[in-house]
Amino acid sequence: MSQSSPAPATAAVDVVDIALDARSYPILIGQGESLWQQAEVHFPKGTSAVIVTNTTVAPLYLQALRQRLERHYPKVLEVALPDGEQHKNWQTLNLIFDALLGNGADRKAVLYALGGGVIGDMTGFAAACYMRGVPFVQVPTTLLAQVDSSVGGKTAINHPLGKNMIGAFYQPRLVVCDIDTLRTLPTEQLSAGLAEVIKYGPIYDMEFFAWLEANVERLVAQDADALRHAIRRSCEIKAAVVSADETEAGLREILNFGHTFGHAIEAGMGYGAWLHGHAVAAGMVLATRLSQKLGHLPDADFLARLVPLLQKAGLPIEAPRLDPARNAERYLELMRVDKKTQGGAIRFVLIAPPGQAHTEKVADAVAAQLLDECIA
Ligand SMILES: NC(=O)c1ccc[n+]([C@@H]2O[C@H](COP(=O)([O-])OP(=O)(O)OC[C@H]3O[C@@H](n4cnc5c(N)ncnc54)[C@H](O)[C@@H]3O)[C@@H](O)[C@H]2O)c1
Ligand SMILES: O=C(O)C(=O)C[C@@H](O)[C@H](O)[C@H](O)COP(=O)(O)O
Ligand SMILES: [Zn+2]
Repeated sequence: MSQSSPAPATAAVDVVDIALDARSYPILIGQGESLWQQAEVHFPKGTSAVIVTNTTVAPLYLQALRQRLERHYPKVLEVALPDGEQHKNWQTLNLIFDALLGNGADRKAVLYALGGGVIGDMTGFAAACYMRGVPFVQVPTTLLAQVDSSVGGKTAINHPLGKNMIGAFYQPRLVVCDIDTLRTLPTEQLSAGLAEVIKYGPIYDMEFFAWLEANVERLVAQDADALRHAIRRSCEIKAAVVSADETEAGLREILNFGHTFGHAIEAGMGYGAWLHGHAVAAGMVLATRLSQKLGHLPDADFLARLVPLLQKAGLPIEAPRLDPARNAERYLELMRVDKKTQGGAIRFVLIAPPGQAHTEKVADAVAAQLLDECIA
């Protein structure tokens, strides 16, 4: 969706389908005219399109999207939210509702989420709630959003006491991953996206993990072919998992690998202090060590592969102290509100063997000991 130099109209578009009966939808991955011409076929009909974006993404890509949507909808509205994880909350969500109601958006309005995971999660939640549900489309512009957050229908805002605590499962009608948008992405944000890409290896596909080991330098250098392969394979894996277990009754929990620790880091450090992908990277190292501690990974081979891959991707491998005096207790406090917790018992996604994951209750004392051993 470059506003300056579009790719040729003939470039191929990859299509990954999410299969959820009447709520099935395509994920389109590509660039330039060919991508957008194919996307337009799937635009939901409506009386207006409402582009929800933020103040960083708007100057980059809003105009181009607006021009496309004007060909399809009688009215195109826009709302640019403040940028950052610290704004993923009720007040900012209300700005979307203010814009919808203030501009007379009706039940046939279609919301377009243009931005990273924060915009996608909030727009999706707003779409789920507005007039009890209006259609929405994901136009993810970060790597993290293209490989993970735009797919699968988890929508939410944060609460000071816990990450993504208020939300809904609500599927988009279409996901359009325009890889041209990644050209303007800051390096640390590209790394954050790579954390979620790397996650798919140990939970589902170690062949893909080996491909990542061989190609991480190309990914960091923003090689378009490598990025496209990583995005496509990530979406295929996420689509397979979500299609089998939309509302996380079981299998979908594997997508939470590294997140029990990671979400505690994000909330404990203050939202926005640690990028989500960075917190997940440090969390995956802890979850792998926990898998070892519990005897699921008898040798240290996998950790010896994971750590250098994360480092080459520009990701942190060490978790921060959340409290100078009672660090493990603070982690446990924050992790206890995790959505996988059952009857007060914290449940972690563990690896056994690499390429397969499961969720398991872990005694507080064991988790605390691990945190004491691993965090300086
Ligand atoms: N719903 C899900 O399944 C799911 C999955 C993973 C993560 N998430 C959520 O996603 C969020 C993280 O998403 P994120 O990493 O995309 O962060 P983000 O949305 O904060 O975007 C990162 C930064 O990049 C900027 N940006 C976006 N696109 C850009 C572009 N093309 N060029 C330049 N700058 C650009 C944004 O303005 C922001 O400053 C977290 O809130 C996390 O909880 C949700
Ligand atoms: O789609 C999922 O399911 C995931 O768990 C993907 C995660 O990467 C994502 O961060 C998700 O928002 C975490 O879910 P939560 O239910 O723990 O908030
Ligand atoms: Zn995540």
